[in-house]
Amino acid sequence: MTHRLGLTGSIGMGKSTTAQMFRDAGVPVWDADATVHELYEKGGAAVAPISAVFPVAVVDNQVSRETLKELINQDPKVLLQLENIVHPLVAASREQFLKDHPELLVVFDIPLLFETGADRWLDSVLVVSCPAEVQKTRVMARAGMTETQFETILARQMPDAQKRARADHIIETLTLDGTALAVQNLIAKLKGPADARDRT
Ligand SMILES: CC(C)(COP(=O)(O)OP(=O)(O)OC[C@H]1O[C@@H](n2cnc3c(N)ncnc32)[C@H](O)[C@@H]1O)[C@@H](O)C(=O)NCCC(=O)NCCS
Ligand SMILES: Nc1ncnc2c1ncn2[C@@H]1O[C@H](COP(=O)(O)OP(=O)(O)OP(=O)(O)O)[C@@H](O)[C@H]1O
Repeated sequence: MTHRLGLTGSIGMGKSTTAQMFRDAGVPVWDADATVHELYEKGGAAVAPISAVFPVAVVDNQVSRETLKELINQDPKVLLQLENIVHPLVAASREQFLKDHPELLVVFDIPLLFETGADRWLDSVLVVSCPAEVQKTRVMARAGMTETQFETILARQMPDAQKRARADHIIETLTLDGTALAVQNLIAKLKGPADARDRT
């Protein structure tokens, strides 16, 4: 039976880095943000439905995130309309991933895991976390990031403390070595001793 492990955490807390450590250990990882990027690209499944509602946001047959952000800034309801289009398409991609990966353990990297209720269909949830000042330093180091944009994104996401309270597993992402060890230990815990489980 496949263990469906959710991976989430607020912006800049180490989801992508930790997800890569699972991939490096041979664990299949499904990435929600990457899926949305595919859905928005030329020929992506979200292009037509978004074009039908927000024609200005589709240029050269692909979705413009910048235009979407402008529309959202003008009217916050736009984000809900966008999510109602995108989330079912994201769910379809996730179901296909599960069919394609009958392994003992698979990881679902979902920034909005709790916000979208994904914990209902997951077996357990890993939250990556770090102190707020470390998070801010990391995010503000990104090209083009502004304090306002950082605060806006944070305001849209469930607070870190609430995510930690709902977590089955927590990994502090303060050092790469420490996180890598914690990932290895969690894989062993969820898959069981390699010799016992790999025989199935
Ligand atoms: C709002 C959009 C256009 C902003 O795009 P942009 O490239 O500037 O930001 P990006 O997608 O990288 O998101 C930046 C940060 O905000 C988070 N975030 C993304 N969507 C949302 C959302 N709907 N609510 C709260 N946080 C979000 C991301 O996880 C990330 O931490 C884009 O995030 C989007 O299309 N969101 C709607 C689809 C969605 O809900 N995606 C998440 C699926 S789990
Ligand atoms: N375990 C760790 N130890 C030290 N630095 C880390 C660790 N994990 C992540 N970082 C650093 O923190 C920054 C953000 O990491 P990452 O992109 O993985 O976060 P994220 O949660 O995926 O961010 P976003 O929500 O924006 O996608 C990167 O610069 C990365 O190098």
